[in-house]
Amino acid sequence: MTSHFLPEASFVRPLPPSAGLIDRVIPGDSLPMRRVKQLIAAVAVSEAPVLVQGATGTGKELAAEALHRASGREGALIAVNCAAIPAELLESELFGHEKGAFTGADRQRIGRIEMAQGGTLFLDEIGDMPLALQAKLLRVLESRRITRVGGSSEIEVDFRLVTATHRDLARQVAAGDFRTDLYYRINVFPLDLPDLRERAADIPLILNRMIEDHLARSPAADAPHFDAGALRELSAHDWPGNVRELRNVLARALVLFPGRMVSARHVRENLLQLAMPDPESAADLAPAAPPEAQGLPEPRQFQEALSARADLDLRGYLRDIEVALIECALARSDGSVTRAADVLRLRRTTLIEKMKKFVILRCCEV
Ligand SMILES: Nc1ncnc2c1ncn2[C@@H]1O[C@H](COP(=O)(O)OP(=O)(O)OP(=O)(O)O)[C@@H](O)[C@H]1O
Repeated sequence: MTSHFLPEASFVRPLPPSAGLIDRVIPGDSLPMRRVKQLIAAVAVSEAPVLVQGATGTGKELAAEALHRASGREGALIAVNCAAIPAELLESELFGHEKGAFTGADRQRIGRIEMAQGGTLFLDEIGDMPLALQAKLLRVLESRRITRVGGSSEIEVDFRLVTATHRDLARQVAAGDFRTDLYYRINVFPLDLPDLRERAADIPLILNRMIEDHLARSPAADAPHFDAGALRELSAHDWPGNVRELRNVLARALVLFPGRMVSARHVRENLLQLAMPDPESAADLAPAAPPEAQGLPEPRQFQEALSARADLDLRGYLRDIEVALIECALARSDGSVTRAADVLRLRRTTLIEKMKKFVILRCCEV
């Protein structure tokens, strides 16, 4: 695994024992993320409500999961996205309801707050909660009791509250869209997640983790390999969609470059923007400067180069060589598939099939 040592990191205190657990949930070793993880470890064991703030896709839900796991609370982590549930349904979703409480309530239903008993209630997009419900939530936080919709008895509840928003809650308070008293109740411990561009050093680690997760789910999958240039290109990107955008980039790479080496150009042309070249159209194949004529390595030279290696992914390696040679032949042929096929002594249709299979692009770095 690549190490991303940052000299400033030495100013950060060592992480407590829950750090390993938090690391498993949130990959990232950059200074801003180490600070975030330190805060999570410190606050997790307390009862303090935590307000996670950060732009969309920065991993607020992941932070809530890390907080819950590190808290050691035995109950479940129950997440509710206040923006995704229509306002009129949100109350019964949170508080539950008794049979006959309203039309369609044909049986009693336990709400999410009760489900979080002994665990953590994660209210995502709390800034989208209607004002009337904000008042009810405030009462629950003060009394630690709830009443199901249509019910008369109070039920004691014990949960840890974690909230999140991508909005500026202080501004919402000033505009009268969010209750001041609730704001102070939930904002006991603010946790600000940095944008991905501020922790670009974490990108290789995050990508690795995402690829590992993917391979764990689909062991037969062929993962792409990002070379150093590709990682540099990813680090230089602005990432307006943060880690969610990075996840999308990887999803594209899994489709376009299975088992292949991904270069800086692939990142620029095919991953950060989705350009699918038409391998049959010579016009789509921009001419590239022909490479210097040079001999190919003899099989003996491969033997020497590989003798010191413990193992080798033969299929992946041969595929990379095949792709490199096809790209090179195309460049030498000014993008003409017919001429490139001649150079490679392949049938034109065979070459086109290979270009489709490997998503070979219109120009190459030779
Ligand atoms: N550090 C990370 N490592 C790996 N994956 C991550 C990381 N942070 C976020 N993700 C992934 O990115 C996606 C977005 O994360 P999450 O849903 O937690 O973001 P969010 O800040 O809650 O977004 P939104 O505000 O849009 O709800 C998820 O698929 C999540 O698993």
